[in-house]
Amino acid sequence: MLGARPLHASLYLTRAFQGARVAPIITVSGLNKTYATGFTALKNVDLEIRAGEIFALLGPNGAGKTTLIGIICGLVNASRGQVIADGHDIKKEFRAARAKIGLVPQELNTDAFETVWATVNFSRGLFGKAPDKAYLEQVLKDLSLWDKRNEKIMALSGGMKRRVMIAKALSHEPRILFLDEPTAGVDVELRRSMWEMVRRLRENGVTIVLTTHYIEEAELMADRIGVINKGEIILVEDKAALMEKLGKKQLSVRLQAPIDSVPEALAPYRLELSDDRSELVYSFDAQHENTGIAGLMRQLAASGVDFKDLQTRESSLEDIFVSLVREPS
Ligand SMILES: Nc1ncnc2c1ncn2[C@@H]1O[C@H](COP(=O)(O)OP(=O)(O)OP(=O)(O)O)[C@@H](O)[C@H]1O
Repeated sequence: MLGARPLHASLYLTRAFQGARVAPIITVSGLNKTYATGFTALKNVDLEIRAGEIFALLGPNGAGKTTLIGIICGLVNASRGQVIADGHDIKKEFRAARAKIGLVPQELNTDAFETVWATVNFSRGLFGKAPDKAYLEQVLKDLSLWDKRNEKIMALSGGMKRRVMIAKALSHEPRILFLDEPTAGVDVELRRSMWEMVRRLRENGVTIVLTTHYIEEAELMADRIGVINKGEIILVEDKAALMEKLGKKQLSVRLQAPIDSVPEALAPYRLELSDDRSELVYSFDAQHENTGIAGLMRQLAASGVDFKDLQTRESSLEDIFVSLVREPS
């Protein structure tokens, strides 16, 4: 677990800095990527990542998430456009820009025969950083890997290997950490501890960008959410605002006895009758002053429809996501 103690002065920003509305730490403008196959994976992507936030990039398979991260991290060349990371152009000032970024890729890419300590120490050296035993010790302690520092990577469990990948990505004190599907194929317990760890990193001033297929993960973790589909960013929004804006509520009315059809007088409410004919479902906009519920209740009584239970349900981020990326029929 990451402790409350800041890891390193130069890595972790002060809380005061975090709270302020600061300039974006990453600015992506007009990014296009056409692979050698002729396939266009990114189309005019503009995106700003704010310092100190957890940004979740959501999108279906093949949407372009990994391509986008690859370009921001300088691993993939853009066909057109620009990426500025903490003031540095990723193309023109690659080393300076890359030094600000830590990347935890989808696949484990460590040398199985190396020890944990050698792996993170070597990785720090690759970025031209002077050795700093105290810093790396703190990183390993925070990731509960200190006891394993002398173990070879191949002797570690899958979850520990993933944590080594994070330690490696943090070894050069980046200000921005990219996590590409951090919890794919990870069990529930480890997923929870990863979430906890990501939150602590953010508390300590690291900006986090994560891609995920688990919408629940974005719903729980993110400050802001970006949705990418077929190479285009179709939405970037504060999570709370997104759920408020696009979220609908549903009222389920459990009936005393099944009915054959929805009475004519209830037509304006566009109710759905369940397959077992014992439930009516009313969808409404919770933000609207007049939800129509009071009128519906009166009309149900007037139509002689008795009910025994009422239940409301808010749409989840998953409902919103599915509606955003659904193919128009
Ligand atoms: N090297 C490449 N050459 C040609 N096409 C590629 C290459 N890399 C990726 N693509 C294509 O670009 C598209 C975007 O791929 P990308 O890996 O960025 O998507 P993704 O959103 O990360 O998907 P996933 O969620 O499945 O990881 C896909 O259609 C993919 O087949």
